[in-house]
Amino acid sequence: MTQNIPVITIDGPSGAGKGTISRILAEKLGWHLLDSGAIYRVLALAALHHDFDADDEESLVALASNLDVKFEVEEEKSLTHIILEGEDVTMSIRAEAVGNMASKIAALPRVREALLRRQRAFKELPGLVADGRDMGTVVFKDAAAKVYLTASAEERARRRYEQLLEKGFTAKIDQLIAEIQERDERDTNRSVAPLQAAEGSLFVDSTDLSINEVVEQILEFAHGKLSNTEKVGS
Ligand SMILES: Nc1ncnc2c1ncn2[C@@H]1O[C@H](COP(=O)(O)OP(=O)(O)O)[C@@H](O)[C@H]1O
Ligand SMILES: Nc1ccn([C@@H]2O[C@H](COP(=O)(O)OP(=O)(O)O)[C@@H](O)[C@H]2O)c(=O)n1
Repeated sequence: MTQNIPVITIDGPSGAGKGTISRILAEKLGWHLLDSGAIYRVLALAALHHDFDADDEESLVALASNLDVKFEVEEEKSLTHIILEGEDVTMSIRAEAVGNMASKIAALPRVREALLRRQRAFKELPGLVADGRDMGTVVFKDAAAKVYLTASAEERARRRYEQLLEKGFTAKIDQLIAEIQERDERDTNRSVAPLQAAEGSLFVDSTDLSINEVVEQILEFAHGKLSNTEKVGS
């Protein structure tokens, strides 16, 4: 008999706070964390290194199937190092150019297919918090608790702006708003695994909420969903 491994999925658009909230939830619960966007970003960075075009599906599928990427968790600092072909790319994959390339190649059905198994391998005991665009709709369809996290485009651009400056990148707010809207459009309208709220998901608009308020709402929801089978940490 396969053991029931609980999964909480957090899907939503860029800058909604998925990564931040998922990390806090995983820490509080002592569960594993899947940052699926990081996998698309690593693939995008590798594609940029190889000079592949964003529509060269053949080459990108081959690259995705053989992607040499490792996630190394630094326990004490609760930081995950992302290693691509032996090189630490934790910071460089966060550049907006890499995010934009990721969004383009993520629209290719066979690229998504090639990354499915790699993502599902993160589902391990005692549980998984999975952050992305299609975690609740495609990758972990049977997840016990599904969340759709969003915020206004302006607020998401503002958050991204501050985050980029903090990481030492330069950014322009107007350009970020335009890029976020373009990325929303592409992620929402692609033919395969478009960004949408999974059936039965908790809808959270974090525009006027603090990080703590978002975490509390989701924990309460997850607790209700999982209480019959699992004890969710407090
Ligand atoms: N209420 C909030 N919920 C989540 N993140 C927030 C909130 N307010 C501000 N932030 C900040 O927004 C930034 C973007 O969050 P991030 O987790 O990278 O988003 P995503 O993974 O959805 O792109 C982070 O620096 C985070 O600290
Ligand atoms: N599960 C996922 C995760 C990311 N992606 C794509 O990868 C891009 C980068 O993902 P990300 O989560 O790192 O992006 P941000 O929300 O941090 O900007 C997104 O714009 C999506 O197009 C996806 O298609 N499916």
